[in-house]
Amino acid sequence: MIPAGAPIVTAAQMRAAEDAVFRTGVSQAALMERAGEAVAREAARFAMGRPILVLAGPGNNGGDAYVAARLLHANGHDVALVATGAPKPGAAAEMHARWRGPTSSLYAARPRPVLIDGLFGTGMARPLERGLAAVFADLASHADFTLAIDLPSGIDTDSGDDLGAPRGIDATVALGALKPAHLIGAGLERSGHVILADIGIPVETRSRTVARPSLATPGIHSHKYTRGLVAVIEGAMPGAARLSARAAMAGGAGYVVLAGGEPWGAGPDALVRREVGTSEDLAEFLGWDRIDAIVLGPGLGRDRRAEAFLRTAFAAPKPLVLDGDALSLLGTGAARWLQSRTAPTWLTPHAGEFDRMFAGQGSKIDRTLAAAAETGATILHKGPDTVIASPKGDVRILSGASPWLSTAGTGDVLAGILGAQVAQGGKGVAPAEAAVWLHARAAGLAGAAFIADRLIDPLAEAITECL
Ligand SMILES: NC(=O)C1=CN([C@@H]2O[C@H](COP(=O)(O)OP(=O)(O)OC[C@H]3O[C@@H](n4cnc5c(N)ncnc54)[C@H](O)[C@@H]3O)[C@@H](O)[C@H]2O)[C@@H](O)CC1
Ligand SMILES: Nc1ncnc2c1ncn2[C@@H]1O[C@H](COP(=O)(O)OP(=O)(O)O)[C@@H](O)[C@H]1O
Ligand SMILES: [K+]
Repeated sequence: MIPAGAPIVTAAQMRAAEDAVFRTGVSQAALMERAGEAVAREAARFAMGRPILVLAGPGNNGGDAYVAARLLHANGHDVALVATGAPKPGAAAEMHARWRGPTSSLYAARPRPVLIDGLFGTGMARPLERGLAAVFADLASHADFTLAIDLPSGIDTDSGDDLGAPRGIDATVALGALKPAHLIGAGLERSGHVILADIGIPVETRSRTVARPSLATPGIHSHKYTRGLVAVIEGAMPGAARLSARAAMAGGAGYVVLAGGEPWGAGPDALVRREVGTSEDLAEFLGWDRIDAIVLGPGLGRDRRAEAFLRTAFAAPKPLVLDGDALSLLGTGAARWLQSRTAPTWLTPHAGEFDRMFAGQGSKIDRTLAAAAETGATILHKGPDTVIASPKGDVRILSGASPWLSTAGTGDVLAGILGAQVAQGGKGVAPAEAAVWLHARAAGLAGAAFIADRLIDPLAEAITECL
């Protein structure tokens, strides 16, 4: 479980936020005391009287560990402490001096049922040294419960990359704010259950975890054309577009048209069908002024007709959601294609599609932000750690949705829900955030081993939770 709607900061942003607090006259030792207190509180809750081993590194993360050890000991817990070396001068050394119990060296450490990891936090600058990683992994594998301070030691704060962190960390106390390490890459799995501890550090950031959206009940004068009209374009694999269309209907649109080859094909009777054979037909249909959003790409195919459809949709001055084959057709030329757009565009690539479209260095967040800036589109970079980024630099992350979503067609459902949210007039990250939340919630409600079609019915309950 990851806190919803919570700010996410990089290591540098966290340092800046701490510095701002120091300028108000709060000392580093006072902040460390608050951090250690939060850790001790959580550790006591999980330890339930079992013996505790605290690992303290050389920096401030170690400083927090000394505070936690002192407070746990004072509250009657059986605490042993292991340090990797002398703490750096300042608050960490001060907290070490205030720890009255014995300090053992890492290589003499014996496993205990509860392990607290205070080796490294946001100051992790390079991979864990191999011997240290091995001892840490051994201690973690023998503990019944492992709690990391701030973030698991051996995870890069800003990218979530694995720098030697062990598996099996059960919980992490995130100090002050979430860091990318809790949400993306290897860090998502390695952090375990994330507990956000408020230690009184105000943070400024445009990045947050996805929150439950606030949706509106239709107004008394609403009618089908005022609640968003979505046009979903069918292609070579009609099932995919049908999934998107059904998801758009259940995702809150007032009217959904499936435009394609089969005017009387299968699907709910409430789904309106329109025969569209050529790109000229499509251009004529998309000229309909009632259309509020277009969804193109699920099952589109990649032939010349698909490309002609893509060009036609691009030319329509309507909000556009592009998924699947449309993204493959854009390929590395996405930014060039998108220059011609006059209305907003949302792209929903999975990792494979994203990597084919965009080069770029850095974390999943950095790359998604860069792609949004380059294309002018809002990007939903899907996966177990879905990162949404807008050209303005807003970021929303939803991590830890049901892994049962890893089945064909669930992305088509997401594209349809997004189409419905866009058609209702949302801009930038807002409709994307709502769509990703509803999709993940529907997956949670669908339970285990569902097929993509089964995500559609629970959308009504998910929406009800947002009213
Ligand atoms: N700055 C503050 O006032 C506060 C910081 N807090 C804690 O401080 C942490 C950050 O502290 P620091 O900036 O001291 O950083 P860390 O404690 O994460 O580690 C920094 C030290 O480890 C060394 N180091 C980095 N990677 C290494 C590696 N792989 N192998 C060996 N040595 C390595 C660095 O050179 C540095 O000496 C946070 O994560 C949090 O736990 C909290 O106490 C709250 C207040
Ligand atoms: N392991 C996972 N945990 C959580 N969500 C996942 C996982 N794997 C996939 N998803 C989600 O499922 C959807 C899959 O989309 P996509 O790969 O486009 O599938 P398709 O093209 O078959 O519809 C995305 O929303 C993605 O975020
Ligand atoms: K740590």
